[in-house]
Amino acid sequence: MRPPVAMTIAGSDPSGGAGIQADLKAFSAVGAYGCACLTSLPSQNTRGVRDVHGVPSEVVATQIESVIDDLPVDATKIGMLGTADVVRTVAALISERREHFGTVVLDPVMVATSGDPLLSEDADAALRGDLLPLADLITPNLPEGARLLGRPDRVAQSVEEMRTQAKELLALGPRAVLLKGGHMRTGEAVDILATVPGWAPGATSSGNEPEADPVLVELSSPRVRTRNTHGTGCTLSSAIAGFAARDSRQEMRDSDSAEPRVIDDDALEAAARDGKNFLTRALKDGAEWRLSRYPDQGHGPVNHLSQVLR
Ligand SMILES: Nc1ncnc2c1ncn2[C@@H]1O[C@H](COP(=O)(O)OP(=O)(O)O)[C@@H](O)[C@H]1O
Ligand SMILES: Cc1ncc(COP(=O)(O)O)c(N)n1
Repeated sequence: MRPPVAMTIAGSDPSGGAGIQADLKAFSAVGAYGCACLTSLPSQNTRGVRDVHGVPSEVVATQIESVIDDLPVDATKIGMLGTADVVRTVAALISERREHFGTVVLDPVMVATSGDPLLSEDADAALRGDLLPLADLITPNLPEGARLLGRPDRVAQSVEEMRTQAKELLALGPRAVLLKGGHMRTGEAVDILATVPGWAPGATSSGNEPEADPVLVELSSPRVRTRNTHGTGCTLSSAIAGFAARDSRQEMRDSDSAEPRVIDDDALEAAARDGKNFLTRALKDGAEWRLSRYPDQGHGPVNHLSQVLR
């Protein structure tokens, strides 16, 4: 008997709204046991980032090894990595020991809601070339999607452009893409989920067949009117990883298998939908919070723990 296990590899937010603090709250809220490997120590709060102190890549590696040498990880969420060195180190570890990471959800964190940079620009190539093809799901926001496509000035302005860019991002090699539309001014918050039909566990992870026609699904929710959007991306990707871990664990119980497995396409889509619903509730339930002494200056967090599933 064991709980579903979800691991985050991400940076810290000492004010508790984003980063590993948000990830652990979201894992707990959706019913997964959470563990966390730290990549970076930004000094930040709801108003911005004061300073960033990186963790050496060898220390990131030994943290991850400590976890996966011991715990059966059903799903991994990757967030802020900070430097090219850390990106390459994490990618190398996942390549060597893919089966120890379960379903991999990669949130390619580049810039904070406050506008502060969280990834050095020379890390883009490693993120795109080394890490993206290893992920089951990537969850870029619109500026991150444009930067990953090598066109930072071509941020999608409409749902139609989002659909095109989601397909282009899928062609970079991840198994699925959730392109998030939180930055658009539409009445609904629309995200595009792009998947390759017919994907099966054990299939090559070195890029998708160019001739396979992607399937696009719109995940839409009413836009919540609030300034409290700090950590939405972290919370969403962790909730998805948490739901993926639950699903993998459920399948194991059904089959009596001891080891985690990567979830199938239907379960991945269900985890994305459940994660989006979870985030929308967390946004609604924290919309009126005035947590900071200066609530009108920055962006407060969502209410990660408003729904605790049992
Ligand atoms: N005001 C809002 N109301 C409802 N959903 C939102 C709102 N802002 C963002 N979202 C949703 O939050 C998630 C994170 O989106 P986004 O803000 O684009 O990413 P990031 O936090 O990485 O910048 C997406 O599912 C997006 O649709
Ligand atoms: C350590 C860390 N990771 C990620 C974010 C991005 O937060 P957001 O979800 O608001 O874009 C952040 N501010 N800090």
